[in-house]
Order: sequence, then structure tokens, then C-alpha cells
Amino acid sequence: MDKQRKHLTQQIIQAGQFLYRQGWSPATSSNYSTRLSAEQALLTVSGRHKGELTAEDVLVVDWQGQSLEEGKKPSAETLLHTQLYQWRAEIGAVLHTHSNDACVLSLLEQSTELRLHGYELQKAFTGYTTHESTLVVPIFANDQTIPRLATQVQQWLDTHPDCVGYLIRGHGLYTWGAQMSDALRHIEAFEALFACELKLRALRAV
Ligand SMILES: CSCCC(=O)C(=O)COP(=O)(O)O
Ligand SMILES: [Zn+2]
Repeated sequence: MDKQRKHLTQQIIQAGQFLYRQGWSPATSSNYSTRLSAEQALLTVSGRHKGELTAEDVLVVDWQGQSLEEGKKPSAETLLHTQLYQWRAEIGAVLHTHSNDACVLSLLEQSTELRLHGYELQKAFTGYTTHESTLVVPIFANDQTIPRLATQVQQWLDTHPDCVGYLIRGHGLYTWGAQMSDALRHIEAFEALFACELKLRALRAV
């Protein structure tokens, strides 16, 4: 295994350990990837426990979502990763998680967008410099047909160049960054903001 692949594989393994420990990737859910080259990504094998990943649980895919390694089945949601690498050349890592808060909030919010405003933590997102901005997180209907879901996502991305993440209703979160550390920071910030939103909504309901 070359040095670059080894390094990026370690990043995926460590991300899985962290995200599982946080409770954001339970029960074999979630998938993670890093850009390997201009035309390929390293991605988690489908169905693996994300807190116990080894180097064998990662494979190379092309932008069509095809496995380039015999005997390894890529994540069921591969196209949701590869479309992001094609959308923006600066994206170096994509993370998809299944936290309880992301699921509950996406089910509670009845519109097709979650609007985050007034939080200092919005500045944790690349490109956001003030709490006075509004961070719009689209919520797509869950769909077992991933190419169809990817088409919905693509329509949003094409018209929202500043998008930093999205929710799939009752399913989970996708976010990304220039490097794995950026994508992890985005996950942490989203999770903190989701927790705040849930608390606010609960308090307002009484
Ligand atoms: C057990 S969760 C259902 C599948 C899913 O949503 C997920 O994130 C994991 O799928 P993968 O094929 O990447 O393991
Ligand atoms: Zn999922």
C-alpha cells in the first residue's frame, strides 16, 4: 500500500472510532470517504461496523461509484460521496453519520430546510464568518434508490454553491471539507447546533 493511501486510510479508521464513540455512527450505519486523486476516492466497504474499521474495510471507487477492488462492495451510498468530489475539486473528505439528533430534528422539521441563525458556532463552517448569517441545511426525503436521491441533491448543489451539508429525513447527515479534519469539525458543529435546536424547540413547546 502506498504512503498516501495508508495515511488516508488511517484517517478514515480514526474518524470511524471517533464518530462511533460519539454515538453518531451506530449499528454499522454511516460511510466515510477521502479523495485519493482527481478521479478516485477511498471509501468504506458496505455494512462494516464503523467503530472497528481496519484497512481491509476501505476500497477505491471511481466517480461512477464502481469498485476498483475485486471482492469489495462499496457503500450503498457511494454516489452521494462521488457526486460531491465531482461538484467541488477542493473537497477532500466526505462524512455521513446517523446521529439520533440529526434523525429526530429532520423528522420534526416539517419544511424542506433547516435554517440555523444566530449561533456563534456557525463560524466553525468553512466560509461562514458571523452569527448573523443564515446556514440553510436542506432536508431531502429518504429514498432507497440512491441514484434518484443523488439527482435531488445535485439540483440543490447546482443552485447553492455555499452548501456545507444536508440532511436526509429520518436518516442522517452528509457534510464534507477540504480535509478530514474540516469534515470532522463540520460534523461536531452540526451536532452541537442540532442539539441546541432540539432544546429550543422543546422549551418553546411548553
Ligand atoms: C444500517 S444503516 C442502513 C444503511 C445506511 O444508511 C448507511 O449509512 C450504511 O450503509 P453502508 O452500505 O455504507 O454500510
Ligand atoms: Zn446512511
